[in-house]
Amino acid sequence: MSERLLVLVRHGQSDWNLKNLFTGWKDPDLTELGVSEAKAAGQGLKKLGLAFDTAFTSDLTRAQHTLNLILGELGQTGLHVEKSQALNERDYGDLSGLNKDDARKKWGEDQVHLWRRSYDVPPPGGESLKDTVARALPYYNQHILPAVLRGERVIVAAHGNSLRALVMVLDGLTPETIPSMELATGVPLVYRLKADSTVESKQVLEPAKAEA
Ligand SMILES: O=C(O)[C@@H](CO)OP(=O)(O)O
Repeated sequence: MSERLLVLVRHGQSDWNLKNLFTGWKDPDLTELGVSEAKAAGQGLKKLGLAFDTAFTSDLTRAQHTLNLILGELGQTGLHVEKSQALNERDYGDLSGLNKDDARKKWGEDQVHLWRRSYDVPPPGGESLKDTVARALPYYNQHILPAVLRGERVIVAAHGNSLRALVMVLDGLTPETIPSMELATGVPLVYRLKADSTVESKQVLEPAKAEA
């Protein structure tokens, strides 16, 4: 029987996460901490005895770098990787590059929280989570899910909000419950799916210290 393995992992800490800047489609790389988070994720997956047949990531450096580091830990650097803009972070529009605390001072906590975590309130000039679902979910349904259902062991390295879009569907969250769902950097979510594409099991892989 196929194990129908799907691992979702948010990139490790980026330079702009560290600087507390809205990032969206901007393209900073990982910090040193982000690199060690990604390596620790790979080591955690290896400890579980997992390996992959297919990998997906976004068009952005921080997710691709995270995936490469994970595959390096698994000894799978030659794995074919599908990159798509559909898995990019939500576009933060005019907020991109602004400091999140400065934005709270300017527009207020509540407004900034709505932009960051509500389902359908887009930041000015950018995408809401609903908009992100509208481009990430079709990609999932057309490319990622068929691979999982064919029996390929799949890893997806992407972003806080593009993965929240997928987790919303997998976990059956609603516009009311999604705002409190946060994804930590570099923490793999290990799903096993049923043949009907619903979730059989989900394991959140606790962070382990990276070995040098
Ligand atoms: O800035 C971003 O692109 C994202 C992820 O880091 O931030 P937020 O937590 O506000 O969705």
